[in-house]
Amino acid sequence: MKTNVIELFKQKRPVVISGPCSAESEEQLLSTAKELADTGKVDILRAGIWKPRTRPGSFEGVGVEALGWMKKAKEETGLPISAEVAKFSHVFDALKHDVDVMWIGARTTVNPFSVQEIADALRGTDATVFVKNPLNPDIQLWTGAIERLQGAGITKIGLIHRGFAQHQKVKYRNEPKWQLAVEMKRRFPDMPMVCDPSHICGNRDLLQAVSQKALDLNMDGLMIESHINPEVALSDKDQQVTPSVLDQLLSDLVVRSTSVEDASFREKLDVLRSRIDMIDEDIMKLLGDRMKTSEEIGHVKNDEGITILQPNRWEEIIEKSLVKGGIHGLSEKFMKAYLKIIHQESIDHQNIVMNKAGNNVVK
Ligand SMILES: C=C(O[C@@H]1C=C(C(=O)O)C=C[C@H]1O)C(=O)O
Repeated sequence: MKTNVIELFKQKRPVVISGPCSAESEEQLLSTAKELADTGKVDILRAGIWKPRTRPGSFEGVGVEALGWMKKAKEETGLPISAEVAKFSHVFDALKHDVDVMWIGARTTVNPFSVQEIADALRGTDATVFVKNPLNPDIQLWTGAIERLQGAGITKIGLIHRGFAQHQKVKYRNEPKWQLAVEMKRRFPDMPMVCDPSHICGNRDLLQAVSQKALDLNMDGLMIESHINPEVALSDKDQQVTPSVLDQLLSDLVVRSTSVEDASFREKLDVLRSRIDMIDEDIMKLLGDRMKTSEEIGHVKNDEGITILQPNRWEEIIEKSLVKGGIHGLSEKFMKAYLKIIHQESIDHQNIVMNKAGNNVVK
């Protein structure tokens, strides 16, 4: 028997998916599953069956035998089960063991050949498949994976934001890109979006804050790794928590309503939103004026045979704008991104001026 997990997402927020990073033994999996079920807060059991590891030689999962343990855990706890699939034979085994949700991992989503192989293996089934973001922040690649599944007739599809690989670990193991996740949700509004704080954080201490942020950004579910004894876990031990720690984490989350229907709240919101609309108008007008002024500078430069790009002037603008932005409560990260895009637009406008005048242009 399979649970319609997509329906579950329509009834509850957040849907909680939890279980060990890897199924290591029958005893480890069943005891973790039972404690998770006893919390009454977990909806779906997860476990890694085949583990795609960065380097060979580390624990690569038990393989198909662990699917038998998962099936047993499902019978004993009543929890639907989920597992990662990365190739044709995984899909075949998962279907055979009544896995309720399969997910495609970040390392697989990056490879259209692998995704297509999985989609072909699923053709003609009513499987539920969640797709993790690819390792690199490429929304087209993530979208392409969804399209391949849809092309194979799969209709029960969900998304998982697990963060993005980076050259240097700063705070997170995998940098969250919330805007990208929000954009993906906009593209596929009917698909549940799950956040995977465990892979974003790589460290259990950050899980609470990231889970809360995910809920505040309207994510529909959380996938959090748990282990009966994380200290002896064979993979990713720093990011796993015991079922009782998970229970506490979930109790401490504030689940805010997404509804804006209450009349007095609606009124307050409308007033503030109309103020935002007016400010946006002003900003656009000012930006338009700025670009027109830049075009005038373009004409002057063209007449004098001067290059568009003026690094010294631009450095001066960055320096003073970062200070002024700070005074107005704007972060350095925002100011840098904003200035970069303004500069590019300004250069584009001057390029057009120079193009029309028939002189050299910069890209
Ligand atoms: C507008 C100019 O051209 C470029 C665009 C700038 C801007 O938009 O502020 C600044 C320096 C130049 O790279 C300029 O030279 O002042």
